[in-house]
Amino acid sequence: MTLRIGCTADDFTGGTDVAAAFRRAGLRTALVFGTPDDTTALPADCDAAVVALKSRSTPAEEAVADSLAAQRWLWAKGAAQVYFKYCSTFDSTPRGNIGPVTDALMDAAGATVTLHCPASPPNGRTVYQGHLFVHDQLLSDSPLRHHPLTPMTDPSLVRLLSAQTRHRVGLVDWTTVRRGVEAVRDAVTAHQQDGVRHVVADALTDEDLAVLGAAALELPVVAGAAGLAEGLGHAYPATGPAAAEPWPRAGRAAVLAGSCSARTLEQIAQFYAAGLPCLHLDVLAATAGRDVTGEALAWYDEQDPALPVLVYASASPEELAAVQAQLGVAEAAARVEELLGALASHLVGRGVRRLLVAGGETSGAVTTALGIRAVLVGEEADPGVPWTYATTGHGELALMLKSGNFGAPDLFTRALRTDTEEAK
Ligand SMILES: Nc1ncnc2c1ncn2[C@@H]1O[C@H](COP(=O)(O)OP(=O)(O)O)[C@@H](O)[C@H]1O
Ligand SMILES: O=C(O)[C@@H](O)C(=O)COP(=O)(O)O
Repeated sequence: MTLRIGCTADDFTGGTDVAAAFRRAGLRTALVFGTPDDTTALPADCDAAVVALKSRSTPAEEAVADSLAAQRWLWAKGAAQVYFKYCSTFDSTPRGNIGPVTDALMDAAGATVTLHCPASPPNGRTVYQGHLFVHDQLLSDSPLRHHPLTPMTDPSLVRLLSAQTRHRVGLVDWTTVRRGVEAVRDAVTAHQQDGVRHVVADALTDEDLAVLGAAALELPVVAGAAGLAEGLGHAYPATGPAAAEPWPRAGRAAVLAGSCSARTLEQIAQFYAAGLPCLHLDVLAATAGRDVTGEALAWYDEQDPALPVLVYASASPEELAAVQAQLGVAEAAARVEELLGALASHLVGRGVRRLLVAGGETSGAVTTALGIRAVLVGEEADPGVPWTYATTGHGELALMLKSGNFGAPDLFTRALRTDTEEAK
């Protein structure tokens, strides 16, 4: 079987988010971590493959080179169309990678027009008159204006994109989207004839995204967040239901958390309140030379194997600021990622078969430490948070990579329930 659609995602948890969207659309989907090469194989026959890169905050030239390599690999596997997944809050640096990467993918594909829409209605991201909203706030009024790497202070997608490309940017507004697939196609063609290369489309609901997906089916490159990917996925003729990998309910379970996002902190609090074993990693002690990894493993060995455990470095904004003041932001992050990566390898070596990882950067560190290059995407526990299935040196592993702000507060306990608990 050859691929029907390929996708390059600009970070790892964004990759799981968009892979889950393709799967929801009925496509059997694989997720590949890092820039693939000739030796990178798909884990199974698939309709869709997502290459998850780390290209959101890297220099634009690097992001372009990695994305083009991913596109070449996807084409070689048979994908006729390539979707560029970026964040539903359009996270990009002032010098921006979204414009340059989209332009490069289009140039390589010989495309003269593309459609953009970062709307993700299940997560409260909508686009109206080209303005991006996060729930009831404009992007620029939302907490994203304080993002440490990519502060978003302008809600206008047309302006944001215009600053990142030398080509013209246009809008297909919501009234047109409501008129249906033909109306959108005609509007895109009219823009193309006027010399517009990037067409931003409004979308408030999943139905709007289905219209956009159907209208974009023939475009070689399409760009946006998980919502438009699902719309596009639904536009492909069905091949039958995606394989229903069973929700993993057996095997030792652990959560490793390095995300300091508000939602992750709530999920940790809920796990703790459920009376399950939790261990906080002392980053400063590790830096001072204490064997924090050895202590954590000794603690793990004493726990009831029937219960999931949680090991976290995650900290409140005040605690985080104190650690960062002492170590510096980059050094603190590197130490935490090193600790959690090493712990992941030891825990899988000690028999963990269900591993939930909280945080985008943290997920990158853990998959790298485990040497996992590709996974098959399974059922979602929450929107954008699927189980995935990997083969490691220690056998099969069910792996869940969670973006910091994704998942309900009870995600950790719910996702790691066993068969016995489920039966109660
Ligand atoms: N206690 C801590 N002190 C300093 N940095 C930390 C601490 N805990 C986590 N971090 C760092 O914070 C960053 C969180 O980012 P990430 O894993 O991408 O989560 P999110 O998806 O919430 O953004 C990581 O680089 C992690 O190493
Ligand atoms: O589109 C989205 O919102 C997510 O898939 C995403 O990319 C979130 O970014 P992180 O919170 O940095 O993982």
